[in-house]
Amino acid sequence: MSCIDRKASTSVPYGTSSESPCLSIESIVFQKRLSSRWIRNQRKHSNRSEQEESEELIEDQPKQAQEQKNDQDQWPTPTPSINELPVNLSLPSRMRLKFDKFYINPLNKFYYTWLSLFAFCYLYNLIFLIARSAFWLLEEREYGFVWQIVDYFIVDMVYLIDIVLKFLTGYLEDGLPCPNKPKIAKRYVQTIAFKIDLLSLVPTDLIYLLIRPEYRIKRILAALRLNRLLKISRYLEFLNLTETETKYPTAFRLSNLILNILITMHWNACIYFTISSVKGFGSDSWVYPSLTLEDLEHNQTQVQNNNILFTDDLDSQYIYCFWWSVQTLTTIAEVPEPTNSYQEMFMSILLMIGVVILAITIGSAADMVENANRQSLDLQQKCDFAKLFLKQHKIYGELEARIKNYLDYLWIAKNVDLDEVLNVLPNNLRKEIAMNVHMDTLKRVHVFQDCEPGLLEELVTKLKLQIYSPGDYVCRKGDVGHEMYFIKTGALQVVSPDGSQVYATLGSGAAFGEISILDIPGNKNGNKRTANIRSVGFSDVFQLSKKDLWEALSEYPVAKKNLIERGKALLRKDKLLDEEIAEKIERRQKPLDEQIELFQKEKVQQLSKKLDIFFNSYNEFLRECKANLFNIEKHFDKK
Ligand SMILES: Nc1nc2c(ncn2[C@@H]2O[C@@H]3COP(=O)(O)O[C@H]3[C@H]2O)c(=O)[nH]1
Repeated sequence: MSCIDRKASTSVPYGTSSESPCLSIESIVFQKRLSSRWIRNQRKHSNRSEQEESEELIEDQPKQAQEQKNDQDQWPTPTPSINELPVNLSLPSRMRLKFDKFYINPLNKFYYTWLSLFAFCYLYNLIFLIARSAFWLLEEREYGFVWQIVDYFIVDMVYLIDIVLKFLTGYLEDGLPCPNKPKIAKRYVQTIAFKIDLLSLVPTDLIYLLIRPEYRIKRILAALRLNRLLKISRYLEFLNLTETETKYPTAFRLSNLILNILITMHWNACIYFTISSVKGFGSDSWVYPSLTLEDLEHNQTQVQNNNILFTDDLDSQYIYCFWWSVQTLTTIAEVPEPTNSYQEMFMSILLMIGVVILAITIGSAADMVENANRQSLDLQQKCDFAKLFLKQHKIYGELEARIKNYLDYLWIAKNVDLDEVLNVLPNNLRKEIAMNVHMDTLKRVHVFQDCEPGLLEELVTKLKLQIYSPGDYVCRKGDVGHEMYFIKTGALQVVSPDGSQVYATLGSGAAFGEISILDIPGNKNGNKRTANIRSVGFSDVFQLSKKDLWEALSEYPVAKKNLIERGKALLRKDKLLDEEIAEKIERRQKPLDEQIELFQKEKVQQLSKKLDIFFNSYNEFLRECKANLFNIEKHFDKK
């Protein structure tokens, strides 16, 4: 008989069954907010009539949506101000508070924004310094002075401010934020990064002034600034952080790989052009060619430079060099034969780099594809998965930031066994995720609306989402029940065994499947399903196992009673409840002192009944005696 069609359904587990040992302040505030909602909710629903109660089964979705909207209107969710937070904050909250006051928190948004600005400047240096050193036409353009303005007033300023900010950027000491400014400064000064930061800011441009004016070529100025590229570690830090921040890590990695390859090719093109200019354009078949006489006739923009007749414009120069660079580095086309041993050496190195680039590109691309498919192998994959999860379930704002912070921390620490993805998050965060994702649905479940608020928090981490396709049977009459269900979205029908008759339609927020798992006293069907439930279209249904439900209900007797009463009402309606047995079993299930009290009450009732009967018959007897006596007296009086 049992033919629950589970093949088409997908199981997505969320949350955890374990209790959170300590909740962060955010979660405490969240729970408080939740409790107050529930108190209001209880008041709101306490006036509901019996009839409304029985109408629960046939759900009216638009009405529900309206109710939900009203709820949202009624209860805006304010975020607690920092002053409201008590002393026993969670570590991340404390860190944020302490850092925010006087220091830059490496986990907050400002730090990342600053890193982005720095990375932008670094990329500018990486691309344009070498290009300006090689292609002098770039430096000697009409608005060539703009380069110097950007160099000195923007890029160098950013480099300088970055050093200042590093003196204010906090770090964790023994897992706690270090509040000691001199200590932070001392620590930074002692690092190699500090020396590199200083070296990268040495004004090597001043050497230009030492060159005799007649030998001063502007492109040397750009070449002298190449020490700005020493600060690569900061740029890499930005890339690492972006990788953990972004919602599309795979796309980011791919674009970063492409950018790196392009930059390598760009540098190669610049070096090729520099070598060609030193060797003399067109001096052999390998170097950058000079123009033919025919070309010269057509070209008006001739520039005399270093006694070499050179006639191409900047675009043609760069495009040819880049094309040459792509050819050599990708080794996919024929490249000009080197004509001397220096060129052979250069070409050998280039070809080797080309092979490495090719291997890295193919390897990385394969890795990325593999990573995207196997999300559970290492931290990187797990972080990706966690982010995907946040995005899919629209978890934004503070909770999202906290989870990302946590993942960032893991990323920095890099010493964690990354076997479990969301399991990597602490219980309270997982619980909050589950609440964030499932709470709305649970709050709409009518059977729980008058229950203790804590029950939902207990249940929320134990739900598993099942997706049913149109026509799928969630359960069939006669099957043994192992779990109950809450409808998240979609509609399900209570149908006759052959599916031809529809008895009721259950909509979003309805619960079902509780009868067979609650051991309802007097249930003639025992632990077997009492109805067939079929999905109308696609339905998202939360599944709660019998064990988890019983564990939760053990702490919440009111909810248990509600569920049992609801089940009994359905059983009574279907004539599947044996009232006598139900009463007997219920009595037996009561605690001993209650049973004794009940027994005593019953005995007293029985005795008082007997006493009543006795007194009644005694009174009757007395009345008869009196009547007889009266008659006898009357008789004797007459005589
Ligand atoms: N018996 C019965 N069950 C119903 C009805 N409407 C919804 N249900 C649900 O259908 C479920 C089928 O599995 P269970 O018997 O465990 O619990 C049942 C009820 O929760 C109804 O009218 N009668």
